[in-house]
Amino acid sequence: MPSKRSGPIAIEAIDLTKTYRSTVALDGLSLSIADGTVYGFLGPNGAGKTTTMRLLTGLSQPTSGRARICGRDITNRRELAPAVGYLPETPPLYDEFSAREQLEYAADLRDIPSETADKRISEYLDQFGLAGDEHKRISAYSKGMKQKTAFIQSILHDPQVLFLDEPTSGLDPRAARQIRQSITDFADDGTTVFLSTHILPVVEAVADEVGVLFDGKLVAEGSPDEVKSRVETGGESTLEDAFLAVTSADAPISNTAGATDE
Ligand SMILES: Nc1ncnc2c1ncn2[C@@H]1O[C@H](COP(=O)(O)OP(=O)(O)OP(=O)(O)O)[C@@H](O)[C@H]1O
Repeated sequence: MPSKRSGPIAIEAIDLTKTYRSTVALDGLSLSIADGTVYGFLGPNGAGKTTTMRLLTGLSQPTSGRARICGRDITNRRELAPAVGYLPETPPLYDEFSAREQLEYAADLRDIPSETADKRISEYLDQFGLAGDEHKRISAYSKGMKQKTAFIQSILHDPQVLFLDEPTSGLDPRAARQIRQSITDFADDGTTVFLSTHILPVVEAVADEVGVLFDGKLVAEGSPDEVKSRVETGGESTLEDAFLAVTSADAPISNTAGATDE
């Protein structure tokens, strides 16, 4: 059973808030996530997950509050960039490039020495079954091939913290399993993985900790078992039961967030 990790903090957020005109997209989020944790970040559509990931990767600035990734302030993008990898829901790929060109371009932007980049690109293309298609234009790729290319792009610089938004979207079962395995392998090597997905079995399979966001607020947090145990179903509850319970309109927010059984 995955357990809560301790040790150096990879992701620390204090009262992080983001407002768009009259919309409060994120409302006082505080997080403390230890190195090497796989953190499953859940929440209904519009809860503020993408907003959170854009803030924590320095792509957007908070309205108030602060956060650090491996001790680096999120408002200092130059310092932050080498430490983080981000796979957004709609990955930035150039249709006219091949996968290899795309990855070489990304490596260049990250200042990865070309010999190291060539070696890593070849290994990852091979590992994810793209080697035979590496010179085809991305415009001719399937959704899954694009997703795999974007995933490699997010890990190419060996980030300390990896933010993944629906990484298994569009993947066949074999490829999805490969990504899940990569996530646990990265965490075993000390990488922290912040994983946002609506696919709850993926979270149950890989997450050490789970946070549930609802209306911009963290309404539940703990190990998957801890979060599940807060729901009374009369039988064994699932993460889906817990998710539905804590994200219903009449859920008692203060009873769940940050509570522990310790
Ligand atoms: N650029 C923006 N301008 C205005 N409002 C925005 C902007 N980005 C997000 N929002 C609003 O902020 C709220 C949170 O959106 P966000 O995209 O973070 O949710 P999400 O949890 O990622 O949702 P989903 O699961 O559907 O991807 C929503 O109400 C959304 O409409």
